Amino acid sequence: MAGILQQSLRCTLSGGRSLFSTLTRDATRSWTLPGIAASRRNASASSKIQVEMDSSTGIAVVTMQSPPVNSLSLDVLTEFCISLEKLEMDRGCQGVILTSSLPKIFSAGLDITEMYGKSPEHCAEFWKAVQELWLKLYGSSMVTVAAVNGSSPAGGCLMATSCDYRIMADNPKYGIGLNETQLGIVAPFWFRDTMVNTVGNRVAELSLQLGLLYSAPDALRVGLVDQLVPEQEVLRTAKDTMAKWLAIPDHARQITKSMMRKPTIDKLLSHREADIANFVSFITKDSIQKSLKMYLEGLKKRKN
Ligand SMILES: CCCCCCC/C=C/C(=O)SCCNC(=O)CCNC(=O)[C@H](O)C(C)(C)COP(=O)(O)OP(=O)(O)OC[C@H]1O[C@@H](n2cnc3c(N)ncnc32)[C@H](O)[C@@H]1OP(=O)(O)O
Repeated sequence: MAGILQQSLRCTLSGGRSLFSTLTRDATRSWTLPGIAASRRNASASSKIQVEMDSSTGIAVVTMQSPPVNSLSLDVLTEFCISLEKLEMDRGCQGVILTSSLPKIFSAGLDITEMYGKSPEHCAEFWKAVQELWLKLYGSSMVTVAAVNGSSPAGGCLMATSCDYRIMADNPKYGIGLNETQLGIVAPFWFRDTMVNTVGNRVAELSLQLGLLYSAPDALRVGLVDQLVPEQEVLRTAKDTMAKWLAIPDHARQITKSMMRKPTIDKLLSHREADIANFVSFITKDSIQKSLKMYLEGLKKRKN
């Protein structure tokens, strides 16, 4: 424990605020990244992540705005990562609220089309970006609150559970959970660890084996979310909650967060390459590609 604390202190005191990053902060105050990821990758120039920084409160609202379902494509992941990195390095930003601009959907999770029919190289690049976002969000030294204003399966649930606190819209039609087994795929160890750290081992095992998507009331019951409020109050409640968290002495809170999360983060950091290789070999298997194809077709059929 003493070792963890010492490491946390060094991490916190070294200037870079992320619990895993060694980045140092600069004085930039630019909050929107219109098309940065997109222009890098020569794709559409519209921004999929909107960042609104209120310098009077130190709170940034990060809004996913990637219709139709906020699926986490390589572009979205890249832009999200850059935005978080900039906020992490801004001394004026103390807390991040993560939400969605889409009615009824927080995030549909990883973009399945990035994992279906793609080359091993593409799959490796995609998975690296998924790892990177989780490391940045789970390892953020800022206070992070998820304002879950719609359904949040799989990777969407991972994003929410990577935050410090979850407020969900009180609507039984919205589902949240790690439903990977329903797609015939397996959530990796760091998805599992994030779930275990949130709801405990027994609920996590049931959730993961059965690929359970919990309705909002059930998610509250098992501790997957911390609070339910009427939909129109989700963001305001997140801001009120953030203000309470920011009233805690920041240094003590950051060290405590690091103490709780660092072992989980370190596990992925020390197995990153193996995790990528494992993902690529798994996802490119014919049987898994077949499962993804059937799942995608099922999604499309549901509409008709
Ligand atoms: C070692 C190996 C490790 C492997 C680990 C892999 C870990 C994977 C994690 C993941 O996150 S996988 C993704 C899991 N996500 C889901 O299962 C959600 C699927 N989507 C839905 O349930 C619904 O779409 C929704 C989110 C509840 C929204 O429903 P709604 O009725 O509003 O919209 P739809 O008509 O269903 O969808 C619109 C449009 O979007 C496409 N789409 C939906 N989800 C995804 C997605 N995750 N990726 C890509 N595309 C998605 C859907 O097919 C529709 O497309 P079109 O028919 O309009 O072309």
